Amino acid sequence: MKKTVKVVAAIIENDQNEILCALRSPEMLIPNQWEFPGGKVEEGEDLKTALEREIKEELACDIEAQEVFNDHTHEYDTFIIRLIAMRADLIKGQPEASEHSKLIWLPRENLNSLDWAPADLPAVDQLQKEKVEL
Ligand SMILES: Nc1nc2c([nH]c(=O)n2[C@H]2C[C@H](O)[C@@H](COP(=O)(O)OP(=O)(O)OP(=O)(O)O)O2)c(=O)[nH]1
Repeated sequence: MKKTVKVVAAIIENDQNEILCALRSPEMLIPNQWEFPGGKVEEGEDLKTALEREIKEELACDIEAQEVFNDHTHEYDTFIIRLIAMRADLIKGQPEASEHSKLIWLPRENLNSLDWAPADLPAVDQLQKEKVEL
């Protein structure tokens, strides 16, 4: 039976209504594909704590996790992922890539120009359909 992993990922928006996108490095699982930064929820950990911890570890900045934006389960060849995308506000510092190959801020209408990890596509679609509040 395939293992299911529970992963939280951050939808972080800047003042120009751009969304933070992260490119997985060649060394990571699901290499060279774009994702929303985050990682696995540990046993007994709540979603908000997990996301704030992962972003601090990976991007060396502080966020405050907000509500769940999209919750989607996707079956890869070797495992099943439950990807929970949460909105998050940057509260201290600026994201800096350490494990990722690249970080970029993209307007939501351009999000589909990237090669996303398949599990992320529903969240990407939902973001593209969303109206920007100016
Ligand atoms: N973080 C994140 N992972 C994603 C996304 N989409 C997607 O399929 N994944 C997959 C890739 C990985 O197999 C898994 C999360 O792994 P990870 O490497 O980011 O998590 P982690 O830091 O907790 O991993 P680890 O070093 O403890 O193994 O979920 C996404 O948008 N964000």
